[in-house]
Amino acid sequence: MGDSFQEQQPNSQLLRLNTTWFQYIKTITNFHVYDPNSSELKNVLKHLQHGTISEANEMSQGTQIKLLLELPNGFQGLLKPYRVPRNYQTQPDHFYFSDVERHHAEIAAFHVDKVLGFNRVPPLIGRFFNITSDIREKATAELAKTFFISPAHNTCFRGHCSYYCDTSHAVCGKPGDLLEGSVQVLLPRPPEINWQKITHPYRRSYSSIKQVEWESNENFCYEHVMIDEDYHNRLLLDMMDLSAFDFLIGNLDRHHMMRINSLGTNTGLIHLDNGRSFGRYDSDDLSILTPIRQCCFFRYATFMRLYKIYHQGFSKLVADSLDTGETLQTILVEEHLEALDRRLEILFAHLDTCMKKHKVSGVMIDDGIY
Ligand SMILES: Nc1ncnc2c1ncn2[C@@H]1O[C@H](COP(=O)(O)OP(=O)(O)OP(=O)(O)O)[C@@H](O)[C@H]1O
Ligand SMILES: [Mn+2]
Repeated sequence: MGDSFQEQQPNSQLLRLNTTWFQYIKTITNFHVYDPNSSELKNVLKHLQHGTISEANEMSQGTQIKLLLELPNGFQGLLKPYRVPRNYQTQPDHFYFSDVERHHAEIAAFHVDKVLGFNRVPPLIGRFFNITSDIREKATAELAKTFFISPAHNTCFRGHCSYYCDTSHAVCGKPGDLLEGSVQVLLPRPPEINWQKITHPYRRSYSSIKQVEWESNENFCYEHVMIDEDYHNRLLLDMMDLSAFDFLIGNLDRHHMMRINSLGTNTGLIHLDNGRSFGRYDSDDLSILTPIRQCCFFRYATFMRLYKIYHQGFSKLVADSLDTGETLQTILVEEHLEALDRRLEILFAHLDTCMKKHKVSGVMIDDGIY
C-alpha cells in the first residue's frame, strides 16, 4: 500500500468529505490516480459519462478553451470540446505549440496509460452534450456572453483564452446542438492540496527559431539532470516512464511535470494534459525519446509490463479498452493503432542500444515502484 489521502487527509476541512467524489479521492495513492479494479473508478466514470451538469464555467488556466463542469455528488469535470476529426494530422508547417488540442487524444491517452499499467491519467471519458441545455443554459454569465448562432444555424461559443478563442475558431454544435467532448475528473487543487509543477528538463523551446541545449548536447543528462539532487529519487525513472508514454502517444508538448506533494516525497508524476498527442500517425518523433537515449535508465517494472503487453498485442489491448460501449465514433483510427505497435518496437530498440552500452544492470533499475 502506498501513501493515500486516506491516511493523510491534507486540509481535510476543505475537501468535500461526505461525497462519492471523496470516496474516489481516497483511492488515489503516490503510485496511481485510480485503482483500476475498484468500484470507485467505475463510479467516477459513470458520473463523468452520465452526470447532469449543474454549472458550466471557463477554466481560467491554460491556453485553449476548457470548461469546468459541476456534476452530482461532489464531482467536477474538465471538458475539452471536439475540434478536429479523428484522422486529422497536425499541419506539416505547424509547430507543436500552435497545434490544436484534440479531445479524442485525451480519451485515447487515458486508455493507453491504463493499458500500460501506469494508471497516472486522471479518469476521463468521451460524451455527447446538448450545447444549449447542458452548456448554454448552465453557463456562468461570462461564458454565456460568448455564445452565438453561426450562419449554418449551429449554436456556438467562443470563450476566453489565448489560442483559438475567436469567432473563427468557435466551438459549435454539429449539427445544431450536438457537441462531443472529453471530460476528465478534476482532482483537488490548491488550497485543498499542494501540487508541484516541475519544469521538464527536456522541455522544447516553444519558439520557431530557438534550439535548447538537449537537442545538441548528447551529455545533457549527465551534465544537467543526473547531478541534480531532485532527480536522486523516483523522479528520474518517472521521467523515463513519461518519455516512453509520450513517445507512444506522440506528445511533443510536455513542458512541465506535475505531482501531488500532499502525498509525500515518494509521490509519482500525474500524466495530465495529453490533448496534443496523436498529432501524426505517419511518422514517429524520435526526439521524444531523448531522455531515455541520453540517460539510459529505465524502470524495470515498466519494462516487464511493456514486454508482456507487446506479446499480448499492444494496439489490440488499446482498441479493446477504448471499446466502452458508448455511442461515440471509434476514437483511434487504424493508422494510429498501427503507429502504437510500431513505436513500441522503436522504444525497445532504444533500450537495447542502451543495454549494449551499459549492460542490463546499468540500465534496468528495480526501485520497487510498479
Ligand atoms: N484533471 C485535473 N485536475 C486538476 N487540475 C487540473 C486537471 N487538468 C488540468 N489541471 C490544471 O489545469 C492546468 C491547465 O490544464 P491543461 O494543461 O490541460 O491545459 P492547457 O490549455 O493545455 O494548458 P497549458 O497551456 O498550460 O499546457 C494544468 O496545468 C493543471 O494545473
Ligand atoms: Mn497543454
